Amino acid sequence: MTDSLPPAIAIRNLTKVYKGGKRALDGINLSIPRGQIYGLLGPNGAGKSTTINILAGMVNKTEGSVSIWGFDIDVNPRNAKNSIGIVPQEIVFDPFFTPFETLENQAGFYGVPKDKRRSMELLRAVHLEDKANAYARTLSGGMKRRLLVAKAMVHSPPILVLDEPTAGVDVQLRQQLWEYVRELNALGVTIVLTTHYLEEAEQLCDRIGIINHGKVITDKPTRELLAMAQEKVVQVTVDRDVTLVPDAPCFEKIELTGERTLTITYLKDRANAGQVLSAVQASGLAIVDVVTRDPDLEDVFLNLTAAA
Ligand SMILES: Nc1ncnc2c1ncn2[C@@H]1O[C@H](COP(=O)(O)OP(=O)(O)OP(=O)(O)O)[C@@H](O)[C@H]1O
Repeated sequence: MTDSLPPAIAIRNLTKVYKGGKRALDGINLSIPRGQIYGLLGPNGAGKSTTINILAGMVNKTEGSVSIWGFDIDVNPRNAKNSIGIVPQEIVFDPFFTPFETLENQAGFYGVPKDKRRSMELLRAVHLEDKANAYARTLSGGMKRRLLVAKAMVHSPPILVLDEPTAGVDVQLRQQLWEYVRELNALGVTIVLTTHYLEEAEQLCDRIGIINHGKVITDKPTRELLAMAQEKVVQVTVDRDVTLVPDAPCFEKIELTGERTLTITYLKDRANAGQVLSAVQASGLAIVDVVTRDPDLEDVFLNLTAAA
């Protein structure tokens, strides 16, 4: 259906060299599909904020091209800007405006006519309607962050970008924020987010790009990325204290993690849980309990970023 349309965001050969010579982005290529929740991940200093700040028009690129909703940021900067809402990492507000005024001012800045503004609706969506007329400086950190999300949506952009939106926000508010992000996505808004919470990215994102040292090291649907994880772990409780840790060719690693508990790692393309358990039994131990753990995004992330 959307195949003939350009991607929500197309980044080609994007390079950023800061003054002083730091090469923060080194020729990245990314195509972020319309309608998805896309996670941009990477260790500290990888270049995530630089990428987002270029999308936001806050940092100038050195080389390469960027299109937002089909608009090249050099050729059509105004349309590109109108197609995207950005929630920055830093919380910056004029503390003397109320949340309602903050949204009205932002709508004015984007030229949204008075009868098309939806400041109260947005405040309701981020659970801040009772703070509509409080001073922004009296809001808690989590409330300010939610106000930033509402502020990014005043011009109803088809793409919402959130840079570390849940840093410093407690679990309950994080869940509320993600709920709102999911609602927006269900209404057709393409979401791009960076986060350090890999578990959240795993649950929330349809697709994940990982950057490291200014280069894209992977860009895949989340389920494909998870399938890349080779290591599986099985924890076996046996019927007596282990004096000699068994060994077998199908074990990648075996550790004694309790007097009667063995934690065994195996590679899923070389062995299966049945072989691992048989090898334990063959060593003369009887198994009384088994717990398996599936690899998660954290395993994949650590493997990929450690290699670079
Ligand atoms: N204004 C700047 N001037 C010089 N170097 C910069 C500037 N901003 C960022 N850098 C450097 O560019 C690199 C990429 O930084 P960036 O903030 O994009 O990383 P990040 O992936 O967002 O990291 P984090 O997860 O810590 O926010 C880092 O080495 C950083 O020190």
